[in-house]
Amino acid sequence: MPSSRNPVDAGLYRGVWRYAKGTRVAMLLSMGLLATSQVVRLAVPWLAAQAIDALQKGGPDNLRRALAWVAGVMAASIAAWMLHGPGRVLERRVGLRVRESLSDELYTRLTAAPLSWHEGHHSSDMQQRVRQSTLALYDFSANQFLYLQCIVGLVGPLFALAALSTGIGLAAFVMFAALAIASMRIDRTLIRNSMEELAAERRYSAGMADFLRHIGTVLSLRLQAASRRLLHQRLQRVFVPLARNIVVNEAKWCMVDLVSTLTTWALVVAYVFLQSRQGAGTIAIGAVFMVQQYAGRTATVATDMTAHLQSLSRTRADYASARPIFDAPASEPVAPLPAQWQRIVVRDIAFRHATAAPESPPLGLDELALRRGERIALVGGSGSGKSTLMRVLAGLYSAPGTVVEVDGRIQPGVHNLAALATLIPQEADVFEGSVRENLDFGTALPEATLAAAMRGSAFDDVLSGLDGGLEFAVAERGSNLSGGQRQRLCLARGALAAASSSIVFLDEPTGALDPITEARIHHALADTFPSACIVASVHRMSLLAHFDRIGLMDAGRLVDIGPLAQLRERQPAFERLLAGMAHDTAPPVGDRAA
Ligand SMILES: Nc1ncnc2c1ncn2[C@@H]1O[C@H](COP(=O)(O)OP(=O)(O)OP(=O)(O)O)[C@@H](O)[C@H]1O
Repeated sequence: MPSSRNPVDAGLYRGVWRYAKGTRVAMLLSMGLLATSQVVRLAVPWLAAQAIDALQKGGPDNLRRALAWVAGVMAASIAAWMLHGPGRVLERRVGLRVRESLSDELYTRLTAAPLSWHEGHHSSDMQQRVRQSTLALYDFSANQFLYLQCIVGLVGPLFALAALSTGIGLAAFVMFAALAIASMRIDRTLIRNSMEELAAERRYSAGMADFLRHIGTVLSLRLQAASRRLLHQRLQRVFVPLARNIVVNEAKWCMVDLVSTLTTWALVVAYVFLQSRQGAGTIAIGAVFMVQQYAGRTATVATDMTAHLQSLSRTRADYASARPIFDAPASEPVAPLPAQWQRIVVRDIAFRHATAAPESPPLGLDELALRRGERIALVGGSGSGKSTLMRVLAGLYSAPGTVVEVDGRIQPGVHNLAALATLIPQEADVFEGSVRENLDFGTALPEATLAAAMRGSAFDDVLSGLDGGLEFAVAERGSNLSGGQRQRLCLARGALAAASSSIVFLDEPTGALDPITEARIHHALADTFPSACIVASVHRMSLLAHFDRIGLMDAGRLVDIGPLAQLRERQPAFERLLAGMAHDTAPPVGDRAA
């Protein structure tokens, strides 16, 4: 799904527009209300100046007039709030919508990216990027009033000053423009440091998330002090750019404050000086008040603007942290294969992990034939390539040179068996939530379907001992279940996911179970998928009796494949492997032994 242009490059406003889809009218309406509110607010110094002038003139008539102008000040303030309040409510709603749709798009892209991409991108780093970018666009979208306030608040007083005196208006424009340009230049340094800080921060948080996620390992290996040391070093790297920014920032604000105060009073003095030079006689206090108010407001807005520009740069950097997610490649679309197949031959697999050491051998497969209803076990030493082969076949890793032949016909453009296959992984990843949620993800599957899947994975035994049954609350990472119970829950979920598959890859999903339960599960799975082809990575010799053929893997290649007895005769390496596994004495179940 990669787009030719990364959405973060299109800028914040385009981003807001894109993700505000469905609330764009509300967005425009809120901007209109907020801008009008600011324009109304601009009239306040002028109305106040009229009141002061009337008071300065004295007399009961002027007092009444002054009171009327004060009422006008109140009316303008109330009207401004009546526009501002609803504008802000709408604006924040739009912000929520923007955050929701950006989060959704980023999650969709993350889950569409291939497994090999995820292996090169730390999950916690990606989480942080999603958080930073979605919060940034939310903040930007929900706080548009700040920018509108700045624009109206800067342009309006400048016009008002120019109406009083063209020279004063021009001078104010030049001085405040110079101030804004100077602070923007300083912002560039600040933003460079911020980017560095953000990257260091993500690394620190990823480390913290890793240690907490694997707290059992930290505690049992007594890694508390060592992990703290590592986190401390990472946090120190956050402080280096941060410390630089603190100094630059303070210097900037000192400059902005002094120059703004100086400019405001220079304009007031210049106005009074010009008026007296032009022989204006008594200078109205109201007019001086107005110059001070408008000049002061311009100074405040110019100062605010530098603050907003600074936070805007940070917002841009945060939003841009989603760049790698938008750049992530999408997995290949699943190419269809005939559902009623009887024999599939896969050949010419050549695959190398993106992060593999150059000297490590690539995974290769000359030919593997699968038959409907057949049980194949893959055996081989640790790291011989069993998981990798199954992942390539299931389409989780891309090997574009692979040829797939179904019932004698080569399938053009098809390089894996994803359309027919489900891989039940090695990792027993359970999610925080009820057992039911872990199985059906809120899709309300019929009880009978759940029961069949639990029977097929021997999880039914576990469930009967859990308080609340299907509603039992599974803790984070399944810490309130044993390793074997977690595996059975994952197997039940896998069985549900594979319900419509005619090829099931089992990547050693029973490794944490005792030999008798493991054998029982393999038997039950065979019953659950009677007409599917099951390919399983197996480490326990007793289990081989359940399989029709055994594939021997070594150094990333399928060395040989055949019935157990034949393989024992042909392959001394297989004999040695069996001898190594000989201490495993579970009795075989079933009668599929070759
Ligand atoms: N994500 C990865 N990136 C780089 N190399 C990998 C990756 N996954 C596996 N490898 C390497 O590929 C080779 C095959 O690994 P694989 O996990 O397929 O072996 P296996 O036979 O399933 O091992 P085990 O029985 O221990 O699970 C090994 O050398 C391994 O180090």
